[in-house]
Amino acid sequence: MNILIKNIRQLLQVRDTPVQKVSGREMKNLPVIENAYLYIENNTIADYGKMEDLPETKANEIINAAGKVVMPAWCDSHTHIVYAGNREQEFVDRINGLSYEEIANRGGGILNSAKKLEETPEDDLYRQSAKRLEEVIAMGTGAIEIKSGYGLSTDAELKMLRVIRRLQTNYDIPIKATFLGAHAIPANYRNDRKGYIDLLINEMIPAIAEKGLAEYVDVFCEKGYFTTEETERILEAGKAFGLVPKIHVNQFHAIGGIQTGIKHNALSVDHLEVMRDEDIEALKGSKTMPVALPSCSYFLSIPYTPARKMIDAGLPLALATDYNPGSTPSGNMNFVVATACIKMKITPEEAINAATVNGAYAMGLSDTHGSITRGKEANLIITRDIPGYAFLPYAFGNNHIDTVLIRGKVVTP
Ligand SMILES: N=CN[C@@H](CCC(=O)O)C(=O)O
Ligand SMILES: [Zn+2]
Repeated sequence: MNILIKNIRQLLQVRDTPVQKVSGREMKNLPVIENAYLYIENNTIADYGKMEDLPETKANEIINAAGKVVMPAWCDSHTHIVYAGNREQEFVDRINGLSYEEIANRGGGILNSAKKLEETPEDDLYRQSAKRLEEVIAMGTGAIEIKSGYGLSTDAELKMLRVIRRLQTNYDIPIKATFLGAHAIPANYRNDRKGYIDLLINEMIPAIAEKGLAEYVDVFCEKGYFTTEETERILEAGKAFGLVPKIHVNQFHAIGGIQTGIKHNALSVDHLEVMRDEDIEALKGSKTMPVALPSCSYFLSIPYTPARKMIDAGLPLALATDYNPGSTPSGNMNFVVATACIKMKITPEEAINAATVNGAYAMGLSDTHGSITRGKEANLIITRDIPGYAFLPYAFGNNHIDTVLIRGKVVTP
């Protein structure tokens, strides 16, 4: 199937020469073609340019995008969408004054989700997760990472990762699987944290690697969860089995997790709500992508990642949802981009770069996704009629998406 999209008001993120990521001042540059066409051959972007240069094509279908913006689909590099049920009650408890930490200390939080997941049959877990995946695709997500971490036993972690594998098989968007067995110490190991870490290292990681169920290894490096020393042990074990680190750090406390991640060549360090100057310094010149999760800050009323300061210091930045039942029950990348502009004071150009090309980098997908480049997969958003791309974060909370294409196929009604 060949599709011609014509009369595009603005074609965004056009990179003839693909870039791996954009950093610092480069993030202000969002390459745009006004009054453009885009030609898709089979699943990939074959050609694009200005309407006045439109060549003859063999299109089977023509989409008239007059007044609309066309751009690469969002690249959401941090989610936990495989989970069972919800944590509505904790939401109400927080409104009534309990903190996220207090709820976790009472056996709520991650352990609450682990209990629900254990009780949920695998097919049911798959159905719940597939529904979330379809919802986020309809909101413009065209590449996604999904973590385990609500299992906290070998069987339940494998169950989560098998669900991710089924999603990979049944859906056309790239899905990257991350093993997050080190999300919390489960209740049955409360008095034996070393025992749980040994289980992660000696049983879970080898089993997962043997079945090829994950590409990345993650740890929640945070006070009350895993120390930097424990994080190092787990990352080393994962690396020995070919898993690449991608870790949760600096959500509530800065305990040196960023330095640990960089030392182990983490592909990304995610959350970063609490950043010291030395953490920003450590990231300079590294290959590790800092990832901000503004919907989490919004939902938990915790600080926002100091994105402005980080970009001004020359760092790259990616934006992701963190979609999960506890800290961010939302997978809407449009809201993430708007919130980053509004609360973190980054420009629409910076936010769109962070949510496309840099998000792709944080999933190892820079060569195939995240920009309008010949040969890349045609995972695209076509907006409704809007005055220009800055309208997307400006008119926040409204749905501006008309059509989503995945591998050149229209997936929205
Ligand atoms: N911070 C750690 N993990 C998730 C939240 C987990 C939960 O509350 O279920 C996060 O990224 O925000
Ligand atoms: Zn997370």
